[in-house]
Parts: sequence; structure tokens; C-alpha cells
Amino acid sequence: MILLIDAGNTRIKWGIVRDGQWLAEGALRHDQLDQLHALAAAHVGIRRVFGSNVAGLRTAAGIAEALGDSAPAPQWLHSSAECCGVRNAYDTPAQLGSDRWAALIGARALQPAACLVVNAGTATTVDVLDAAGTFQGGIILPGEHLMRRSLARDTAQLPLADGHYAAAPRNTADAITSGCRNAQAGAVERMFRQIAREPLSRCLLSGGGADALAELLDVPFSRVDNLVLKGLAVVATGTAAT
Ligand SMILES: Nc1ncnc2c1ncn2[C@@H]1O[C@H](COP(=O)(O)OP(=O)(O)O)[C@@H](O)[C@H]1O
Ligand SMILES: CC(C)(COP(=O)(O)O)[C@@H](O)C(=O)NCCC(=O)O
Ligand SMILES: [K+]
Repeated sequence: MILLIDAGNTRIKWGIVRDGQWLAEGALRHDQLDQLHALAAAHVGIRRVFGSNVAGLRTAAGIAEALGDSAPAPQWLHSSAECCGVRNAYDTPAQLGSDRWAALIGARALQPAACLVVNAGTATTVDVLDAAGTFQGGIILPGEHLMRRSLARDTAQLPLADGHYAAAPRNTADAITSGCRNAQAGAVERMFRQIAREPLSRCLLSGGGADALAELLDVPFSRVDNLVLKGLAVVATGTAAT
């Protein structure tokens, strides 16, 4: 049994796999890390803890401390030039966020064709994976919530809006929500042009903001829950868990 952890800037996602099957999955806020101990203790036989952490050294230390003696010490994925059939063309491969790297590896295992790997979290990342399995590059933009928060923080008149999406918004809250969501969808649709002509090409959409984004997208896509965890399972076990 393996405990997999995807520590992002907003939430810590976790999953437990045994013999290629998911036994349980969930998510914690950063102030709920202490729950990890009970979680690990409830699954007797965890032989490895493997994760991606883009939330800083304090989070890594907090996770290790919270697990305590309930599980082995966590090991963390580092982005590299090649892993599980995926090649990393980043100028400095190790600089790529390990969550992006895990998601690319998970995507390749799910879909052996050109694909756009979209992770809509605190930040939104949109990464181009070609048909040969090479990560060609990708973009980072603020996620929808972060966009909305930045408008509230750095303008005099704009509130922290929780409006509805509209094609032609007629009030401030809807204008902000729709603008930020259009920015997300527009970025994905523009990046998709790079692979649109490839056979069977599509987007794989994951992350806390994926459902909102999916409602708007005008390109072929599949929703995949916890793609980062799925990629971590591939790295840890050599195959995709189901
Ligand atoms: N209903 C929603 N609509 C749009 N975005 C959402 C929604 N719910 C959550 N999110 C986004 O999902 C993020 C949290 O998702 P998650 O994938 O766990 O992020 P991270 O990996 O950065 O911790 C939030 O910061 C927010 O941007
Ligand atoms: C882009 C990210 C902030 C996304 O983090 P998240 O929104 O999932 O919390 C993270 O992948 C990161 O810190 N990357 C390092 C820089 C890079 O990938 O180039
Ligand atoms: K992300």
C-alpha cells in the first residue's frame, strides 16, 4: 500500500493505492495537516509515502511531522529530463513544478496521443505534451480565484466578487467572474491550437477549478480527477492505478 500526496498551494490532495487500485482519496487544507496521522494509521500496511510538493519546505516538513510514526518518511518527486516515457524539454528540467511533471506522466499513461495537460488550481498551468511523449513547454497564469483576489486587493472599487458567468455581464460581480473565467478558457483554447491538428488530440482537465473551466471550453477535453496523484502512482508503481 502506498500513500500518495499532492501538496499544492491551496490544498493537500492524498490517495491510497494497493495492487493498482485506489482505496481512498481526499483533500485537506493546509491547517488540517494534523489529520494525516489518523488517515495513515487507519490504513495499516503503508510501505511508502510518495508525493509532489510545490508548497514550500515548511509544508514538506509539516507533512512529515504530521505523519510521524504512522507511516514511512515521505519521499518527494523531483522533475527530471525523462521519466516513465515522458521527456522534459524545459530549459532546466528540475525547475518544472513537480505537480506539472507528475500530471504530464499521468496524462501520458492515460492518453498516448498529443494532449494539453491543464491543471486549474491556485495557479493554472497549461502544458503541451506531444504525440511522442515530449513535454514541449507550457504556461503559468493565476487561477480564477487568485485573479479575482488580485482585482479586489489592488483596485479601489472592485470587491472580491462571486458573480455568475455571463457572455455579456451587466454588473460588476458578473463582469469580474466572467472576465477571470474567460481568461482561463481563452488561455487553454489558444494553447490548444498547438496540437489541434494532431490525431486524437485533446485537453486533460484537472484541479479544483476544472469543472468551472469545463463549462466554457470550446475544444475537446476530458475531466480527470486528481491527475497529479495518478501520475505519482505511475512513477511509484510503474503502471496507472484504476
Ligand atoms: N468553484 C470553483 N470555481 C473555480 N475555481 C475553483 C473553484 N473551486 C476551487 N477552485 C480553484 O481551485 C483551487 C484549489 O484547487 P487545487 O487543485 O487543490 O489547487 P492547488 O493544487 O493549487 O492546491 C482554488 O485556488 C481555486 O482557484
Ligand atoms: C505553477 C505552480 C505554482 C502550480 O502550483 P499549484 O497551483 O498547483 O499550487 C507550481 O507548479 C510551481 O511552483 N512550479 C514551479 C515553476 C515552474 O513550473 O516553472
Ligand atoms: K496548478
